[in-house]
Amino acid sequence: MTDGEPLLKLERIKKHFGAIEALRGVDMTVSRGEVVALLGDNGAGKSTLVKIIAGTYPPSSGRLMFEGEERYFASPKEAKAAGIETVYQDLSLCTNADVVANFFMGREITKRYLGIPVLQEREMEKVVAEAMRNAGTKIPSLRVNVENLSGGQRQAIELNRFVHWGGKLVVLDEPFAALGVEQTRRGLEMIRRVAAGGIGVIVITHIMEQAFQVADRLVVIRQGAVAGDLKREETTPEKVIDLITGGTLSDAGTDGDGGNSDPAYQREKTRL
Ligand SMILES: Nc1ncnc2c1ncn2[C@@H]1O[C@H](COP(=O)(O)OP(=O)(O)OP(=O)(O)O)[C@@H](O)[C@H]1O
Repeated sequence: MTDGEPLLKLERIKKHFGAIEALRGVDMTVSRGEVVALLGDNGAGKSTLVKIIAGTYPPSSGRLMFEGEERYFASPKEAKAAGIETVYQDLSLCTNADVVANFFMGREITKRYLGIPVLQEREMEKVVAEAMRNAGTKIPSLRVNVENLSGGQRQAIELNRFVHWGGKLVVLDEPFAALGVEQTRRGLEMIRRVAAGGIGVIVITHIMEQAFQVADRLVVIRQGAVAGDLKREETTPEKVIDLITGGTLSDAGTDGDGGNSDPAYQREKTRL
């Protein structure tokens, strides 16, 4: 990978589900250290796009370049091996295991005694404690089962685990849907910190305010195509809503919606 080359580059990605054309030729990039917010109305194609990036679905056509090379991920496992992972709150942690066990899941440190592998619990605990400390994450005990932790803490564990094991691009799907105000604030901070370490981040969110707080760039998907790809400092929530709803808000200024009654617009407006 050469300097200035995006970490991820999608070229003309299409996806059909039978007769449904979920993606109609998407071009998109994510650079190292960049946070890209992916926005769009329900059914626009956001989930389909990130599932292609993370190896859940193959694209029907188009190219996926990762670190300068054309790649094809046949499964999430293959994408993960390349350094791409989706963090779904709750879904990828084992709730009846403790923080240390979750952090090491499948990568445990063992030593052989009389030919039998024995878990090196203290050593593993030290590694996790250090990773949490470096990330500024406070968990009361690393030996508590994950089911007893808050949504924000679980998310922090997942992100720290991703960073620790050399992740390069992380996809966060509605990361704050179930979080309170304070946890969301910490989550947004954590995303910025993860990106500052050189990781590429894609955040799917319906909440415009969060997109503007955390993202360097906002990509709007509408009806399976990119309707806008905008630097945060060069756009406004009103313009982004306009793109989400298909330019039906051409009179949407900062001081009003011009009486727009489009349900999609009204829905987005209430999220601001
Ligand atoms: N497995 C599937 N089989 C058939 N159609 C699908 C499948 N997955 C998605 N679609 C269709 O593709 C289109 C895009 O859906 P997608 O879930 O990617 O949208 P989205 O932007 O993530 O929406 P939401 O915000 O509601 O999650 C929709 O028309 C959806 O019904």
